[in-house]
Amino acid sequence: MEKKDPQHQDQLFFSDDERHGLYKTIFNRRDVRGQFKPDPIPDDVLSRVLYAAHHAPSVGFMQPWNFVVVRSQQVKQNVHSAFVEANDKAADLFETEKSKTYRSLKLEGILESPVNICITCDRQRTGPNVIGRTSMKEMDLYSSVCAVQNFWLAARAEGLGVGWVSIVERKALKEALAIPSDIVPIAYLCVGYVSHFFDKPELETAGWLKRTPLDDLLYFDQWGEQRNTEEDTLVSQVVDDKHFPGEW
Ligand SMILES: Cc1cc2c(cc1C)N(C[C@H](O)[C@H](O)[C@H](O)COP(=O)(O)O)c1[nH]c(=O)[nH]c(=O)c1N2
Repeated sequence: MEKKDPQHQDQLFFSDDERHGLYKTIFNRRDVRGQFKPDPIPDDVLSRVLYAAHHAPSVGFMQPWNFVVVRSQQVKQNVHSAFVEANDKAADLFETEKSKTYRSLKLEGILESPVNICITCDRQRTGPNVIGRTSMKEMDLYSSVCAVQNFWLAARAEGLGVGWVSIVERKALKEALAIPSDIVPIAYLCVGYVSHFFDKPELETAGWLKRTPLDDLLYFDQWGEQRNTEEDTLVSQVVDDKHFPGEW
């Protein structure tokens, strides 16, 4: 019989406190635009968060990302100008009532946050053939998005706010950061300590959209096949858990 390693169970399962910590991080993460404080981010903190991003899964382990750490006020100013230009155009795309709300929203914290970070994707990083990217070519882009999410969650666990700014033309962003033509900018993130984190998405509070009930999004075996609480115990569990993590 295989000898039981006493540490084995600990490696398989996290303790209740550890699990709580993870869910707390996930459910308390917010997109931050307006509550940044200028306080510098210590190198050891930012280094840990960058390591978390670097340990994201990636297709064929290609690790297609780079992290452009932007601290220069001039570079931030250039990105901000690109945002202002794109944001003006964006507001016109929504019908009159929504356009008014749109213009009242704060959608970036580029200048107020002490550090901005651009996470990129080098689509050629490990050559043309990558394990897992042979059929669906966009998997490398998704890998860099995984790095973004790791970054966002680790930052939250460190008490740092992160705001993703995507209202900027790709060309303008690449110019501002001198990103070569074959590198794709995936996310431009504003990062810093904050005065507070909101408990709900700002767009929800502003009445833009509500969170969709999870059970509306569940299909079984085939696209569009929904089940109700009587038909499937998972559906009733999901409905019961609608306040998760709540007091869990
Ligand atoms: C790919 C992508 C791109 C953007 C965003 C997110 C993601 C995933 N979000 C943040 C977005 O509005 C926010 O995540 C949702 O409103 C949900 O809120 P919480 O992130 O839960 O606070 C975002 N927010 C913003 O103010 N300006 C922006 O340009 C963007 N762009």
